[in-house]
Amino acid sequence: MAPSKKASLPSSAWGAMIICGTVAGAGMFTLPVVMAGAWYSWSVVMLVISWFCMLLSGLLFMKVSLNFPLGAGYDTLTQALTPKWWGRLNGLSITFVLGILTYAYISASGPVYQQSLNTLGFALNGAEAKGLLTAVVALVVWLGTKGVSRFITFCLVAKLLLFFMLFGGLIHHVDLSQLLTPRESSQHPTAYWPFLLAVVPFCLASFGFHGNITGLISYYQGNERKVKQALIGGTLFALVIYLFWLTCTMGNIPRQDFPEISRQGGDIHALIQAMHDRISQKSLGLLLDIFSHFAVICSFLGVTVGLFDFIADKLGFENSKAGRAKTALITFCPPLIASILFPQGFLMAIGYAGLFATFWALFTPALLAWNAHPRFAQGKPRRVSDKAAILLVLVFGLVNIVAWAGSQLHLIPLF
Ligand SMILES: N[C@@H](Cc1ccccc1)C(=O)O
Repeated sequence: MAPSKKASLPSSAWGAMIICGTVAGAGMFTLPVVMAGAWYSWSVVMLVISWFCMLLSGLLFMKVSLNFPLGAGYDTLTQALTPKWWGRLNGLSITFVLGILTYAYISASGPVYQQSLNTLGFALNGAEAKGLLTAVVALVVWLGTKGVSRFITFCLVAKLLLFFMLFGGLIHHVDLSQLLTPRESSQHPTAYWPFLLAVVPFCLASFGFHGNITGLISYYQGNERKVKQALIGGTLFALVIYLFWLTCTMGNIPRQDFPEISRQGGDIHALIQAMHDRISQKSLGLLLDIFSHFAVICSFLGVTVGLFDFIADKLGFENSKAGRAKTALITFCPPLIASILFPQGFLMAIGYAGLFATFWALFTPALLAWNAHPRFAQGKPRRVSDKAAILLVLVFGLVNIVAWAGSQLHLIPLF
């Protein structure tokens, strides 16, 4: 970026970082656990398909929103281009997904923080650790946008640096033959593909970022090329991180150990504990712990800022100190209480987030793109590629709903 040019926009690498920060969060920790049945090769295929469809829907949303004034978000677009009831459902699904993700972040990271604090000599129980963590995040969000974005950038840089340090260490331990053909114990099934469908909602949640597109467009002042580059770059970077992550975890933990991790709640703590048992190097274990802290806090902040703004906007709370405190209470208290009462719901919550995100992250962008054409294309015919993109996004959304319902009704096998 040339500082001398007054009107020059930030590099698309910054935008890519912001997107990658929201994309690669707690969802990532569910992937190895839910993918153990389908195992490595099938899961890689599914990840690439999910990445492509979620990116496509993001690009559809971006294209539509470029026809509106800067800062126009989901609410404005759905009001302008879809029936009223659709806009309401869309708002509900956004609130639900962001709320349940907040619950998932608190539930998943609470035990990790508790253990770290206990090691440092602070004797806190699970509920106290969760309360403390939530209070700190709530304080940062309450302080306002500037504080949050600085803190997110710091966490993001720390997260990426730690990930690559960790990856460099873990990759030496990866057992390649286990990745491609795991040694099966007699009680575990040897077929992989039947388990594939069950992973779709988790892949979808892991590639969710759609609440950040509006912010990105304002950041680049409506420059389509830059926003596009940032979306492609950020999601692609997250895909690479996920592939590394899957290689490190599945290459270190045997397939038959995963059902036990899942039984312990399938959360970050259980997964990291299983890795600890396999890695003798102490420094690597410490790195893994620190990395998990930063990975979650980054998405935790990104998602709760979205929920906070959404609640303030809907309930009309002022942007004063007292108004923000009220919004913060409504944003953080229900997920915190739910997480203390039902601590084991991490995996289930990410699954629900995947299901409900189908609505606003896939169906709404497809519908907006379809309805925007007659309004903004000035009589030009629809391009075949646009039609194909809309169709693909819709089909992926439907597959996700079938997959989720199938696994809830036990119609598709679970590992
Ligand atoms: N992708 C995020 C979750 C998310 C879903 C939908 C929207 C925003 C965020 C994660 O992995 O934690």
